[in-house]
Amino acid sequence: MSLRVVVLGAENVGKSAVTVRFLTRRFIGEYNSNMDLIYKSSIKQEDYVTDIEILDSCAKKNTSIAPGDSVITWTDSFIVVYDICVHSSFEQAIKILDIINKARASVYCPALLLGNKTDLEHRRTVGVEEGHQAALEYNCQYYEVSAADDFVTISIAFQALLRETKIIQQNKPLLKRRKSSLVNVSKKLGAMFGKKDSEMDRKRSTCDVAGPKTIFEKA
Ligand SMILES: Nc1nc2c(ncn2[C@@H]2O[C@H](COP(=O)(O)OP(=O)(O)OP(=O)(O)O)[C@@H](O)[C@H]2O)c(=O)[nH]1
Repeated sequence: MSLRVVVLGAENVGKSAVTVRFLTRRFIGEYNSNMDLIYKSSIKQEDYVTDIEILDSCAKKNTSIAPGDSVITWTDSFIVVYDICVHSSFEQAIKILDIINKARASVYCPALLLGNKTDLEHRRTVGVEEGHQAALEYNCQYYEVSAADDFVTISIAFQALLRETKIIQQNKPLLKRRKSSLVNVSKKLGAMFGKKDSEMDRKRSTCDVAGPKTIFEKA
């Protein structure tokens, strides 16, 4: 059984950058991908090898940055990324955490709030205390990182989330894991983010054709 994580957040906050940094230790400046990608890998924790699947959602392609019902059903945990230089991306992160909190009222899922781009400190508009406050309010882990400059903190943050996810999974062995396709975005969540139903319907049909693609597999 692999642990599943979905990475969410506004456009250009660095979702792909932090994911690839964690998996490969490298920072790749530009990503051309216009689709959701699933990275499969395995990590060593406390002498055990754990398989992981990370869904890197693409904000440019998706009708809503909020997780759809099917993503919530698929994943075991959430990473919500914002850019410390763009306050609106923090506000969007809060909305996502709010949706996650409501969704996990019935089935608890660990979550991690990541403030990215700390190398651009001179352009910061989101205070560290704002991040801490949100983490307290939404009961999630919180780190500030720089995908560009720093592998270590990103690794610590991902590992902490994966450790918590594993403990949660081990403690609910009788709960059947729910699996489904990854493409549906609910009208309700779309409405919360200001999308009209008709627009959602049109875009959803596009999403249904092209589901997420697995691009990286490491045994
Ligand atoms: N300075 C700096 N730039 C970063 C950092 N992380 C990502 N970037 C840049 O931010 C831009 C967006 O990064 P992506 O990883 O593509 O962001 P994303 O959130 O996956 O983007 P979407 O495709 O919109 O979902 C790119 O130009 C990256 O080089 C960082 O830590 N510091």
